[in-house]
Amino acid sequence: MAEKNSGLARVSDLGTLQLQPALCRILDANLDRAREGLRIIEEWCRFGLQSSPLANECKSMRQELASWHAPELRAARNTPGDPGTDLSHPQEEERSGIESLLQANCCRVEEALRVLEEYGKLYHPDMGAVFKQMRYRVYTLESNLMAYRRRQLLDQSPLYLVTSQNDKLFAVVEAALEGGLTLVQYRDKNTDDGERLRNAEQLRQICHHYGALFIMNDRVDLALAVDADGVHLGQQDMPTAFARQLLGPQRLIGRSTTNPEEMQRAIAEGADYIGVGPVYETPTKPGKAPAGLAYIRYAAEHSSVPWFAIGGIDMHNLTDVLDCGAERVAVVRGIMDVEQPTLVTQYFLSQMNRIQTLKAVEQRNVQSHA
Ligand SMILES: Cc1ncc(COP(=O)(O)OP(=O)(O)O)c(N)n1
Ligand SMILES: Cc1nc(C(=O)O)sc1CCOP(=O)(O)O
Ligand SMILES: [Mg+2]
Repeated sequence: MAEKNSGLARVSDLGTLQLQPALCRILDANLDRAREGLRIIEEWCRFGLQSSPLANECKSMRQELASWHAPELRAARNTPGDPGTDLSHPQEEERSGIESLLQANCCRVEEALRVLEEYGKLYHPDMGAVFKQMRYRVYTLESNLMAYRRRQLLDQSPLYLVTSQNDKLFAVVEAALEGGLTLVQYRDKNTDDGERLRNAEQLRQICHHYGALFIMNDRVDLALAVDADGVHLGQQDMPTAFARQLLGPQRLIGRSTTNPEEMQRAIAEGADYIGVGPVYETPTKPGKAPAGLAYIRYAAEHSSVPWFAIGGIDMHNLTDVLDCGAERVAVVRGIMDVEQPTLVTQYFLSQMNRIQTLKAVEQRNVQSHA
């Protein structure tokens, strides 16, 4: 630490000795703030995402911060005399879910590192550059964290609700989320952009409050505007490469497919998931010829990304679709038009869990006899 502390002399050389205790307090407070924020993020990486690389990245930055936390910085601490300890912002008290908790803490760490970068230049010749570099590491961490979380949640979502115009849009979506739904797409073909933006913003907030993913149908611009988790694109919509350029690597892109060629192309172009359908003819998509159960069997054999069977699926034909190998389904009327969306969501999820458990047991039996 002696080497790092040598910069202290520079402060007095500049004739700013009276600043020194304040400078030490600023550095002390922000070294603490950055470490605390990283620790909060690290806990989620470790216990929530179970990602060793992300947890280790947090830990390595915490250790580097600790190496700068010299005794004279700690000694300058004056908590009872600090007017900032009573100050808090209402947003500090509010966390709408894990997403906002992680974002708030990344922001907190980035701010603290910016302070260390600027004030650190008065303390040690290397400190500015070190903390600038660390701030960029945190930006990358934040981006990887969001990408990881979104893909993991997508992977763990067996049921996808695609909305339709409905007087009780928010109430129905919330009821389904109450039933355990973790993936929602806002699909609205008739409303003007102003109302669509307001609806999307509110749905994103509701979904994130329940820890669910929120996807925007068709529109990359609106997805970005409301900070959606991703966008769903059809065959007539924007090419994946353009969407990826606009959305970045951390947001999800879904693509509808109706046949094996479309599936292979969507996967090759980098879709994070695909829609597979329509399984049955459906009034929600009038005039679109059903791809049928044969295409579901094909997807079960060939898709290397998560895929959702869609089109005319309800509680009565669900098991037929699952029997063909589907592990995920997407529905519109099956939840939007029912009397008890919470119960129906629970039914869908329990059926899908049941089939998954049976499949896992069967696979274990096959392996143990092999
Ligand atoms: C999960 C999912 N799969 C397919 C679609 C259909 O998308 P698209 O072909 O673009 O048709 P519209 O939904 O835009 O009418 C989807 N929305 N979601
Ligand atoms: C929006 C949509 N896309 C489809 C596709 O096959 O790409 S089928 C579909 C409508 C699904 O509605 P419901 O669950 O009410 O039948
Ligand atoms: Mg579309």
